[in-house]
Amino acid sequence: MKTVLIATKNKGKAREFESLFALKGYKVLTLLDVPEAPDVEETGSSFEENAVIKAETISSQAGHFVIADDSGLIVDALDGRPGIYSARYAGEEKSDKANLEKVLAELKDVPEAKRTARFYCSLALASPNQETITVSGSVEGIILDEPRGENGFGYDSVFLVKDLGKSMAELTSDEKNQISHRAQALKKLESLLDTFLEREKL
Ligand SMILES: O=c1nc[nH]c2c1ncn2[C@H]1C[C@H](O)[C@@H](COP(=O)(O)OP(=O)(O)OP(=O)(O)O)O1
Ligand SMILES: [Mg+2]
Repeated sequence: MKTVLIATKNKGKAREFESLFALKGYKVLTLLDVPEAPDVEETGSSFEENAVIKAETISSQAGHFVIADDSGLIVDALDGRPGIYSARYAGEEKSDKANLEKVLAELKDVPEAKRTARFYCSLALASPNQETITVSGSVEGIILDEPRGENGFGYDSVFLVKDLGKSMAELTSDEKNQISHRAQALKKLESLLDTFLEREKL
């Protein structure tokens, strides 16, 4: 079976990539399967830069093509925060619960009409042999005033998907994988991936 290595240590992302790639007949490996993999420092100033840093660092170590995902929540009333700092918004220990509580506290007095937000995902595809490719996807929503739903990860329970009237955590994984920022970015990567993998053989 064809295998793809995703440079992530996030369990929620890993699960989603497993389902998304299963449809295309790929087995997914992540850095959770490589316990000795070092943390890559996200020193970039955009999602794209951080996705490229993660993908290029791990692909040069692995000697193999790699996909990395840098993603997060952009809240308009917070001037775009937490943005690229989404994972470490409430501190370096990276707690999903502390992060979403911090966002809710900051939006405490903000009315619904001004609670617009989006999830954004940048994917980078890198290999020691080729130029890195990036694609992105996003999904629009509104930040709820309290969590709703049990599925998903990260900020899903406080993100009301604009077109569905449900929080991202109220969607099944299949439903989320049809509309999410990650799914949309991956759709754009799909056709490029085939060409990229053909070139890897040259
Ligand atoms: O679909 C999503 N549903 C809810 N929350 C999400 C989603 N997608 C990203 N997020 C949040 C989680 C984390 O707070 C941050 C990603 O940060 P990001 O650096 O890309 O990932 P990470 O550090 O957790 O793992 P890694 O860098 O190893 O891929 O945005
Ligand atoms: Mg990270």
